[in-house]
Amino acid sequence: MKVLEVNNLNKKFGQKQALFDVTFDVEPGTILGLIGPNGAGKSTIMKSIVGLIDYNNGSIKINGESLTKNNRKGLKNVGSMIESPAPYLSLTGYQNLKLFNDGSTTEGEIKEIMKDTQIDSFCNRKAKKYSLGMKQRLGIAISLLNHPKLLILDEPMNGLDPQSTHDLRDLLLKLSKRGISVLISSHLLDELARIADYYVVINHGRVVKESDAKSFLSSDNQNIKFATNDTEKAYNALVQAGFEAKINDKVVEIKDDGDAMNKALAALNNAGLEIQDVSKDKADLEESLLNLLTEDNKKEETK
Ligand SMILES: Nc1ncnc2c1ncn2[C@@H]1O[C@H](COP(=O)(O)OP(=O)(O)OP(=O)(O)O)[C@@H](O)[C@H]1O
Repeated sequence: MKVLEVNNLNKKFGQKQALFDVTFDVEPGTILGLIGPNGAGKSTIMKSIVGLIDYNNGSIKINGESLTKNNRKGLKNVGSMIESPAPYLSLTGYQNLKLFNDGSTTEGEIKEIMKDTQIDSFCNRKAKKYSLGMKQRLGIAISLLNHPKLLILDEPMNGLDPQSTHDLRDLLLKLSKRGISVLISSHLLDELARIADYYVVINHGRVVKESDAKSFLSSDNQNIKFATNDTEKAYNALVQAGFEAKINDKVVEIKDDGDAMNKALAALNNAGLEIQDVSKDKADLEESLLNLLTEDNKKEETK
């Protein structure tokens, strides 16, 4: 059974429609990265799933259980940290954990959560003395209480130093191996790329792409790079051959559309250029996302 099913979700804030027929699902034990520019609708989706806001149309099912105004049962399977974590500041980290425990988490499990999120060294201090990163880690610890099947984390890496970011990444991978699913948004796309199994890309409140991580970064997003004895001439030859070329540090780059290599090599050879090096590099997540958003925004403009 899918742990989360979002179907044709629509949300309006007053006259403004923030979500249009958003549909996607999450399989058990997988990490789904929700990505898109500021204001795209990521937080609105997450808030709808955890019942923080009511949606207008569509449906949300958590572990097969419909989430409606009158039925919140599915939420017992969800741990979340949306926007900023909200621990009680006048309580210690440990007291917060005890408070948010619905009784199903044993003392031993709380200790394990504190260890996993590395809050044990400061969990007896009041949360008001915590840095943003410490609060963030406490927020994640709270989300792990009560045996969630699905974690919903909105920008959980905000405020974390590189070591804590690395540790959080390892923790999420460990949890997903244990069968826990994660729906995560982050502006740190490099970090996300290391853990996500799937991506859902949101732009202007719509899903513009849903893809497994491997094919999202697949060949049509790959760059081919040519180093030659005359960069300018190589650039002109490739542009004339119909490529959208760009010069990057004395190397000319084109996108691989499948048969670009042969066509480009022929163009460079015909121009009498000496090819010193050819390499293909995988576009990173950030570049793939930017390309996708540029295409989608162009489509919007021509509508
Ligand atoms: N409470 C609200 N009242 C009115 N409009 C809202 C409200 N919350 C969000 N919006 C609008 O809905 C749209 C989606 O916002 P949302 O916060 O979901 O985007 P986001 O993708 O999470 O962006 P960011 O990456 O900046 O957090 C935006 O246009 C935003 O201005």
